[in-house]
Amino acid sequence: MDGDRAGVLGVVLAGGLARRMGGGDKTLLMLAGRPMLSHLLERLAPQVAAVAVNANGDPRRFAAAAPGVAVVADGEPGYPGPLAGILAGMDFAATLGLKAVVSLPGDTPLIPMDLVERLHAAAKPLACAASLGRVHPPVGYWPVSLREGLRAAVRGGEGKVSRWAGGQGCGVVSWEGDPFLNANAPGDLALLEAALHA
Ligand SMILES: Nc1nc2c(ncn2[C@@H]2O[C@H](COP(=O)(O)OP(=O)(O)OP(=O)(O)O)[C@@H](O)[C@H]2O)c(=O)[nH]1
Repeated sequence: MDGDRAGVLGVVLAGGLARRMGGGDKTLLMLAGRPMLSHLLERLAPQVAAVAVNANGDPRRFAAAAPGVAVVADGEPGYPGPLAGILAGMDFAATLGLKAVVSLPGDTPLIPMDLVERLHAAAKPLACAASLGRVHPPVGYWPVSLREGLRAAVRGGEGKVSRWAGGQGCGVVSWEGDPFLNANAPGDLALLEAALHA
C-alpha cells in the first residue's frame, strides 16, 4: 500500500437529517440501480486503508449497501453538524491506529480517484476540496492529532466546517468539472444520474 492511503480512514458522512430530501438516508437512495453509498464506496475504498460510515440510529440499515463496513455514530448529541461526524471518524481512526480521516458527504457519489492522494499532498495540516470555484469543506483531510481540539470546538457550539478548518490551516485542492456534485433535494438525483452516465 502506498504512503498516501496507508494511514487514512475514509469516512462517509451520513449523519444528517436530509430535511431537503424529505428525511431518511440520502446515501441509501438509488442511483443507476444501486444505492449512492455503493457508488461512493467503490471509488473511496481503493484510496484508503479502511472505510467507515458515520450515521446515527440503527446501523443495520447500511448492511446491504456497505457489507462489512463499520458504522460509527456521532459522539456528541443533538445533530451538531458535519464536524461531529468528522470527529466520530477521527475517534474511530484512532482506535485503528490510523493517522488521518478523509471525509465525504454520503450524497457525493462521483468523487475523483485521486482525491486522497491530492488532499494528503496539500494538507497544512488540513486540506479541503474545491470545484467550480467553490470550496467543499466536508470533503477534507483531517489529521487525527487535531481531534481533541475539534472535540472542544464542537462542544463549544462550533457548527461551521469552513470556519474551524480555516482556523487550523487548510490547503485547498481544486478539481476540474464537478466531481463533488451532490443531491440535496429529490430533483438533484436526475442530475447525478446524468453525470454518472456522462
Ligand atoms: N454526523 C453528522 N453529520 C451531519 C450532521 N448534519 C449534517 N451532516 C452531514 O453533513 C453533510 C452535509 O450536510 P447536508 O448536505 O446539508 O445534509 P443534511 O444536513 O442531511 O441535509 P439537510 O437537512 O437537507 O440540510 C451530509 O453528509 C450530512 O449527512 C450531523 O449533525 N451529524
